[in-house]
Amino acid sequence: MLDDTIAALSTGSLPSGVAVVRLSGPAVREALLRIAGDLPQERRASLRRFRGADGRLIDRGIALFFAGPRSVTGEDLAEFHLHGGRAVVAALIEALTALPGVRLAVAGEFTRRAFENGRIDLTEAEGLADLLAAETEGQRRMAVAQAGGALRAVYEGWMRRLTHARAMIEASFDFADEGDVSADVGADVASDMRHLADDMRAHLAKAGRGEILREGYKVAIVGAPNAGKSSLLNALADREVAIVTEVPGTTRDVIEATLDLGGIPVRFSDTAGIRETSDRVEAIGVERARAVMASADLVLALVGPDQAPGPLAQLGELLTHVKHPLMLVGQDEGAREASSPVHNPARQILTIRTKVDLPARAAATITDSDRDHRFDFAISTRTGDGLGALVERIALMAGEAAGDPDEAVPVRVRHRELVAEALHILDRYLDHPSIPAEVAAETLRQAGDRLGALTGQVGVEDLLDVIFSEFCIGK
Ligand SMILES: Nc1nc2c(c(=O)[nH]1)N(C=O)[C@@H](CNc1ccc(C(=O)N[C@@H](CCC(=O)O)C(=O)O)cc1)CN2
Ligand SMILES: Nc1nc2c(ncn2[C@@H]2O[C@H](COP(=O)(O)OP(=O)(O)OP(=O)(O)O)[C@@H](O)[C@H]2O)c(=O)[nH]1
Ligand SMILES: [Mg+2]
Repeated sequence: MLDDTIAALSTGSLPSGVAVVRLSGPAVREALLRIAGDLPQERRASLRRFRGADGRLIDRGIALFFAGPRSVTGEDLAEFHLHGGRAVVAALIEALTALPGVRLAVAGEFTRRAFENGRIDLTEAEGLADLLAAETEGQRRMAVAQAGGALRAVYEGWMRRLTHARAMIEASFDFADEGDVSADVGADVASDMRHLADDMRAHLAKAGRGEILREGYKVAIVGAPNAGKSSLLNALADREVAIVTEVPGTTRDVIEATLDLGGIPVRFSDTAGIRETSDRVEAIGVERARAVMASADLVLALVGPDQAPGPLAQLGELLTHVKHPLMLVGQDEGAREASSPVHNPARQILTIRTKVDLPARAAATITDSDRDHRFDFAISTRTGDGLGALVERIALMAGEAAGDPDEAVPVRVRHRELVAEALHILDRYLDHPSIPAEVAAETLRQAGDRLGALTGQVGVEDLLDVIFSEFCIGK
């Protein structure tokens, strides 16, 4: 596969001012000779006439030659910077792929070669994917640090400590008669491994932050029908994302809008008003509303002027104290267990009185405790009252949940799971101080393997296709 030379447009959609076509692999020098007329000086922008097989001019552009291994992919690499017209790019790609051994690249293939050639590890490749996908400043900062090796440094540091510990144990059992680790070595190693386990635990404790920054801070907008949920979403997004009518039960599907709040992507989900309903479609919407609520980082519980906050106060209680937070709308326990989505333990809730431009009208069901309910916010989407303060608070909460984007934390579920596995194995060693030296060394090797899977050194073949297919063609 690395024998092939791969070609692709590496810049965005055409037409564009300038387009960059990259070529990587063993046929690069030959291709430059044929198409640019000579082999340009390494790493110097050189103006050339690009010609097709028939000698006809394709375009005049800049050619760049990077001799392997000093290139992004680690192999010979050429760049053709040409005018960004569709036919111009098509003609060049046609001319390149007509050359022997040259074919179109698949998505992520340039980056995959950089990985296969040891230029980058798997966490750096993931960082690059995130850098290309970054839409907010926080996401960019986290991704550029990871692409530059911030996570790799952490995991390789841990691997070195494990390897060192193993070497100490193995050296001691090579020379000891009884095959036990000598007391001194055992104590030193165990103490360092205890520190390592603490470092891993501290790292894992920050896992949610990286995931929030990468995937967005999730805010569920919930409440009874007609509370003003869709109006709030539209006001936040500053466009008509969701349908708003005076008819209770208007929204059935989950409708999303993402806002960049202080560099953190905040994903708002408008949901169906929660009520008992015999309408099949609406019932599905209510079920989805519950699912969104259960996995949200923050729940905005909306109450209209003619609605009772009672059930929402109850909702707050349930969300903060009960393991299964979906008791609010009476439902069969077993059925709920089965369909219950992932419960987010860090979830927070804000209660919001809506439509404050209207006078409060006592609902029939209103009780004294309802009247005493203190809302976190009071808003009107009609006048804009309270919206600024609400957004400010949400931005603050999202910022706290996402943490410092420059800190190396687990960013993907994959990182969290593999670190947790490594830690679990390490704990097995720490919990059994008197295990035979061979077993101790083997246990530490297994922990190291989990970290090796993180950086891509160990058994991740099946994973590679998944990770590299995240990229676009040309990267
Ligand atoms: N035109 C262009 N711009 C680009 C890229 C590219 O491929 N082409 N990049 C694509 O991602 C990024 C830059 N990344 C790069 C990373 C390493 C090397 C490189 O030649 N590395 C060699 C030499 C290092 C040196 O001498 O300083 C090496 O690592 O050995 C080039 C680009 C962003 N801008
Ligand atoms: N006066 C006033 N009316 C509002 C305000 N917000 C929403 N409304 C009105 O209240 C009605 C219901 O608003 P929606 O945003 O559709 O309510 P919802 O909670 O999404 O309702 P469902 O989707 O049915 O659950 C509409 O007629 C809105 O125009 C407000 O701040 N002031
Ligand atoms: Mg609605």
